[in-house]
Amino acid sequence: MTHAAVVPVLTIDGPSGSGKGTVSALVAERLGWRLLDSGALYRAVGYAAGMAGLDLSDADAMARCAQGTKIQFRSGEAGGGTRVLVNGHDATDELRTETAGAAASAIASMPSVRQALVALQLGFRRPPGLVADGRDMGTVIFPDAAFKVFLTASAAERAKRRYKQLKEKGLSVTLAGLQREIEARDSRDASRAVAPLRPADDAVLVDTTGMPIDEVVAKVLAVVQS
Ligand SMILES: Nc1ncnc2c1ncn2[C@@H]1O[C@H](COP(=O)(O)OP(=O)(O)OP(=O)(O)O)[C@@H](O)[C@H]1O
Ligand SMILES: Nc1ccn([C@H]2C[C@H](O)[C@@H](COP(=O)(O)O)O2)c(=O)n1
Repeated sequence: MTHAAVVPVLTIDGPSGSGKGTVSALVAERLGWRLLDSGALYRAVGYAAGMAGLDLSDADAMARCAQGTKIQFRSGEAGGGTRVLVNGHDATDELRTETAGAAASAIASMPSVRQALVALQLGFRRPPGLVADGRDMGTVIFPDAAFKVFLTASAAERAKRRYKQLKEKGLSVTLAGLQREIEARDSRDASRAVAPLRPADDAVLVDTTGMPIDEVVAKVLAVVQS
């Protein structure tokens, strides 16, 4: 058994807006474990490709971009939160837009892009433990994880959450438009041939519709502590 294999992993997968990022960060903090935001990797590659003027539908170019993009997570910054540096540039805010999410979803359907990011993701598995947030954490990247959770919520609820989040940032969005984008991304992520969005057979399903964040966090911690 390798050293990495004995480091415990909690995978938290689910569709966009189900609360994976929020819950993963809180649970990682409570456990004192490391955090992998795998969606940020796909977003970063899409962003780097856009900055380089590459064609996002060119799978070879996207794979080369995934291999060549330097992605760094920097935590402990003033104001809290983790900053994401893409090729040395702080792209945190640009990465969180719906456009970046859609670009990430599109290139994430390319097997060569996914393959290029595997080693990077496995490298996050270091003591004392890892909370891994994404779409395929429990099914493909860490199939041997000791703890697996799949978060869901209705598309209407997820659109409301995103609407509130973006309105608070002063962005001009509509609830109906956001729900359409969320449903389109769900459908693309769940229907792709490689590593589709789906719960691992051994994942605990948590429907967070109408459930406050602290309750979701308590349920996820209970999975680890049980
Ligand atoms: N249980 C909840 N109740 C209410 N709001 C929530 C809940 N969980 C998350 N939120 C809010 O919903 C928004 C989206 O959450 P978050 O970014 O964690 O989702 P996500 O699954 O990581 O989405 P994505 O895959 O698009 O990154 C945030 O504003 C967050 O505060
Ligand atoms: N493990 C992952 C993580 C993310 N993706 C793709 C699909 C998502 O729509 C997109 C953005 O992810 P988010 O930041 O919203 O979690 O990236 C994936 O295919 N596999």
